[in-house]
Amino acid sequence: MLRALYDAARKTLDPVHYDYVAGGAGEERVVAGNEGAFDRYALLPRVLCGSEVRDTAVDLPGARRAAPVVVAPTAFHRLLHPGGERATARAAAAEGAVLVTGTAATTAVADVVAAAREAAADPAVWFQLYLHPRREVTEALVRRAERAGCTALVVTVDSPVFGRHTRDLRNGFTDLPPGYAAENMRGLPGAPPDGLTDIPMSPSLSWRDLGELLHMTSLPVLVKGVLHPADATVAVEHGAAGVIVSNHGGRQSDAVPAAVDCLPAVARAVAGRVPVLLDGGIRRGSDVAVALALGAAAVGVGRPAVWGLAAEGEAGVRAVLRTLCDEYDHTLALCGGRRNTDLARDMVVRKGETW
Ligand SMILES: Cc1cc2nc3c(=O)[nH]c(=O)nc-3n(C[C@H](O)[C@H](O)[C@H](O)COP(=O)(O)O)c2cc1C
Ligand SMILES: CC(C)CC(=O)C(=O)O
Repeated sequence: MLRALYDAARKTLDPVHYDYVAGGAGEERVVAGNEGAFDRYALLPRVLCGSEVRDTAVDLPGARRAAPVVVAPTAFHRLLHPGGERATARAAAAEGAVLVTGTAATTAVADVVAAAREAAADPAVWFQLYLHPRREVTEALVRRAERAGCTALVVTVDSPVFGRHTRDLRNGFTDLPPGYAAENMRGLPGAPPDGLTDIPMSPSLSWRDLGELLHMTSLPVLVKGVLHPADATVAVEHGAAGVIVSNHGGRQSDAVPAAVDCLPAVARAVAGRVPVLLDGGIRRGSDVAVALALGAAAVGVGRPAVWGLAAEGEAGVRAVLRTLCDEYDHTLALCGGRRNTDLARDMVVRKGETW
């Protein structure tokens, strides 16, 4: 069913915009590797221990949600569908999923939260942030997110420099077309007056900047883009409220492991102190189950939500979320589980290997 939505997105989108979403860095080995990694894992069910009633709820920073699927931050929704980030926000809220909006949204965060509130009484919108080398710019973004009513911040740390997206370079897609802007950057100190994509990235950022961010806000802060277990430990020691294992959907380095292959070591390092999330390559409910069994509390979906948006707007994003969550619940039942935590590490094996 989702295949049809993805095909519809491909048909609908301007090919340059399609390439922006589908593509990644370098030869796109990591884009392919993220999805391919799930094909190497298999689930080993337990039997005669299930339940008619399953509870897939999860406690995340600033939000208890009914299912462990989060909409990962992706840029430029208005470019991909006229409904833009408002449509995504309504869909996520209606399906009870966390939406991560962010610095590169083409709709201001206050409008995104307002749209979510139209669709549900208690939505959860998090704000993804690229730290700016100028502290006052970061602080201005944080205040915008706080004032809007976001319940957590997500700081992306895998982007010291822009990724080299091969297809975008080939297509000459290096900035938003006229009429679109990264609205959250509008009017910030140092931003150009038209507010165009002045997304901050700097290789001189350090853990010290994360420390400053944590002092700047009382919102929980999740650190996104961690692959090395030692970095997960440092993030938790600094006070991160969550760690997101992610390689940015293969859009930054094309030489990193598949995200899910990094998850077990990060989960071991974090040792339950804060929730660990995983994004990259989640395409079906059984992928969600594998990630949870390997130590994730929840997963993020980037491209699947965007394909849903491009194909059918709000209804398309809802269909993607509903399908993934329904497939996940069905997989949980097939594994003999009653709740997410029943998916234990010993229930995942590498295909073709004995244990
Ligand atoms: C079109 C697109 C735009 C993205 N924009 C951002 C962004 O602005 N900030 C960020 O932290 N991650 C961004 N990401 C990465 C996603 O948050 C997420 O890590 C990735 O998409 C997960 O992989 P998946 O697409 O296989 O689900 C983007 C990904 C895509 C596909
Ligand atoms: C505007 C970009 C910084 C958004 C992004 O993170 C991406 O395209 O992967």
